[in-house]
Amino acid sequence: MEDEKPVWAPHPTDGFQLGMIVDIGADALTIEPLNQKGKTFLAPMSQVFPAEDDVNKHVDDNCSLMYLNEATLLNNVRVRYNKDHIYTYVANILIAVNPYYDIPKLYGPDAIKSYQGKSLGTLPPHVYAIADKAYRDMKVLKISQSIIVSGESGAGKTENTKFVLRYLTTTYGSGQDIDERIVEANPLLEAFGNAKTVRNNNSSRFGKFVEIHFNDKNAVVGGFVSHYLLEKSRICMQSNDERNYHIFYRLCAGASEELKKTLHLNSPDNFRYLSRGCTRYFASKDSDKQILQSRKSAEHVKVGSLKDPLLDDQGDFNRMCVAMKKIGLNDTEKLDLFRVVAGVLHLGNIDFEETGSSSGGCIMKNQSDQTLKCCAELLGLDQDDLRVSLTK
Ligand SMILES: Nc1ncnc2c1ncn2[C@@H]1O[C@H](COP(=O)(O)OP(=O)(O)OP(=O)(O)O)[C@@H](O)[C@H]1O
Repeated sequence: MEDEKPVWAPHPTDGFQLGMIVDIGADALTIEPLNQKGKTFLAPMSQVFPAEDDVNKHVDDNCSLMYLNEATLLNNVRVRYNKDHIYTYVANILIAVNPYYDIPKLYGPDAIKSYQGKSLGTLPPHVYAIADKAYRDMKVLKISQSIIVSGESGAGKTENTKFVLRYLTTTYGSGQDIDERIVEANPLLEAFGNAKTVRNNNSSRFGKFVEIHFNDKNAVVGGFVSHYLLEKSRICMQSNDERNYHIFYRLCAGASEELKKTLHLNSPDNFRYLSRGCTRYFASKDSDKQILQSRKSAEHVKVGSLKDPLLDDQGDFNRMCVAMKKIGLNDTEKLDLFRVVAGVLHLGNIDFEETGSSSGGCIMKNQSDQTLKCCAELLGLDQDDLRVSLTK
């Protein structure tokens, strides 16, 4: 660190703050913050870092900073974020900061076109540039490439993964319906594997490994999604502010009257697997009006819908049905899928009681007979077999 030059010193809430070194001790430095002249504090030597000459200047790649350390990296990312430059490189690693709003034109068709075939660093940092580099490396080296997306909940992993898929299928697709099927698999996966948590309205509760397959002409010809570690406990129990998987609410809000009757559906209040968490639907002002009162929970009626520009339970149900068709599910398969989902909801309403025998075990309460019958019918099982398997 040079004399008379500002440094980054630890700050309890901001991470780092700019200050001047006024004294050097054996293992600590006395720092005077630039914005609090006359006030000093001690900071361990290992946590004080040299600052760039101009802290308001930003660079596309953190490696271009004069001093690369934790504080200058964070400051560079922050300055960029404040100007809507949410992407920054550290060499060929991309840092993405979630803007939580749509940045105009950032992902549009023109942006997709502009990144095609461009080396990393030629254009501003972007998730499209990473996708294109992976594609070019695959083509040149003839070796499979991986893009690892990591970060805490709500960081933007799911959204950025979708941008990569859209980029690859749009730019290097075969023009056949396979491109659309790869992209359309996402709404379906999200319906069954994503849920509202306190940190993210559309939190993926499973890990996924998405493969995109290319032919010898380097065009997209297929895809495969492996999934891991779905949070199964969420099916039975959610905390107060969280919800079960989107599919349950979408079915309750969006099913046609006929389907609702077939699946014996009702408002989320009527299902134990939903009623102990947040029972409100995601809906805009308009779509909320289209959902019948009888399908809404008391909580929803009282405080209104949950709001998120990307989520709308009723509309998403219809979009999901379209996606199912596009990925090749016929009407019977679609209905079978919904029967299983509804069957799970009804399973949660069955009541058990202990037998009282010394060998333990339980029996089903008499009043659950109707629910058991409904479950068996929906799941395509024999009623007595189901009773035995649930109680033995
Ligand atoms: N690039 C972006 N532009 C605009 N909004 C975004 C962007 N990335 C994420 N978001 C918003 O942030 C929300 C959370 O992002 P996302 O679901 O991708 O997080 P995640 O890292 O996958 O979280 P989890 O680990 O909980 O699944 C999205 O639903 C969306 O509203």
